[in-house]
Amino acid sequence: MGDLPKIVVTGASGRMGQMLMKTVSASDKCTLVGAIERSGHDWIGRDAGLCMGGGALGVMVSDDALEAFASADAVIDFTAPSATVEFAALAAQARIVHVIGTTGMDEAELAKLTAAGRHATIIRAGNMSLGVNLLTKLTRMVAAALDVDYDIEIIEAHHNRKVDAPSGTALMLGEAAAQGRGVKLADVRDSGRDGITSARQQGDIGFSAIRGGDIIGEHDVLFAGEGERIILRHVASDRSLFAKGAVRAAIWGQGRAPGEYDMLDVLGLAD
Ligand SMILES: NC(=O)c1ccc[n+]([C@@H]2O[C@H](COP(=O)([O-])OP(=O)(O)OC[C@H]3O[C@@H](n4cnc5c(N)ncnc54)[C@H](O)[C@@H]3O)[C@@H](O)[C@H]2O)c1
Ligand SMILES: O=C(O)C1=N[C@H](C(=O)O)CCC1
Repeated sequence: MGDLPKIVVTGASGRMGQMLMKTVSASDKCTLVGAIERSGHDWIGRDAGLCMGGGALGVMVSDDALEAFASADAVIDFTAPSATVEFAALAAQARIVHVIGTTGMDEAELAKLTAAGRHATIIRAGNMSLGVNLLTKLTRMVAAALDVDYDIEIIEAHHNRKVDAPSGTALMLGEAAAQGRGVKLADVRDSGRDGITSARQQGDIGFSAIRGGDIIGEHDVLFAGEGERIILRHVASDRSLFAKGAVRAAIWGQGRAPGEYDMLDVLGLAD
């Protein structure tokens, strides 16, 4: 028990935070030592397990990330972009592994993560599931095999509380399709069509986002040609999928050199 990687979960009360705390607590390969929420949250100072409506876990929810990180080996962070940037600086200071599931980060925020990656081992992915990471490989392969007569469209659906679009997963799939085509996603990305948009530009990669109910996460990569369509699809039916991937990443990161990694590295699927 004493030698198991010690894990802190940020965003403890969130959909993913709760799933992560349950997954870490149930694992015999790591141990939960901290739970962080934003200042003023009503879970602060209370036992994380009791807050979730279960038995006590012996871990008090705190808003002092620096103190929690100081006695941990890894932090698993599914929160919000501004919070993740702050946690990255603190994780680098504490020299611990930072597993990042947060999506919706802009270029400036990503640059701050790169800076933190000089001192910390950062593992970041818009989707931590094995299935989606495999789908990125398939997407790249199909995009490379087909010419631009096949229009690529990425359609994603999520619950009605999601705040960012396109989803982190959709962007991963878009990057993979662009790589397959040998182009930069930024040059061909077409998202948020509305009104008189003019006809589709050949070679563009389109994004459409559906938001509703309790959809956990669904992604289609559509290759639409003349007379045929190819659809690659992933459907998540349980959030534990993402949590298990994140815990695997936190354990994989132990003893790794500082730098930025992704789930393909963790899963042994990187080129
Ligand atoms: N990479 C993946 O596999 C994956 C899977 C699911 C969700 N996500 C992403 O994870 C993020 C969280 O998703 P969610 O559905 O759990 O959202 P959520 O809104 O349920 O939870 C976010 C939590 O973060 C907390 N938080 C915000 N700022 C904070 C701060 N400064 N300090 C501490 N806690 C803070 C909030 O209070 C909240 O409890 C989103 O960006 C989502 O897209 C990624
Ligand atoms: O619920 C969410 O939010 C999810 N976010 C990730 C994304 O943006 O792709 C992964 C799926 C669930």
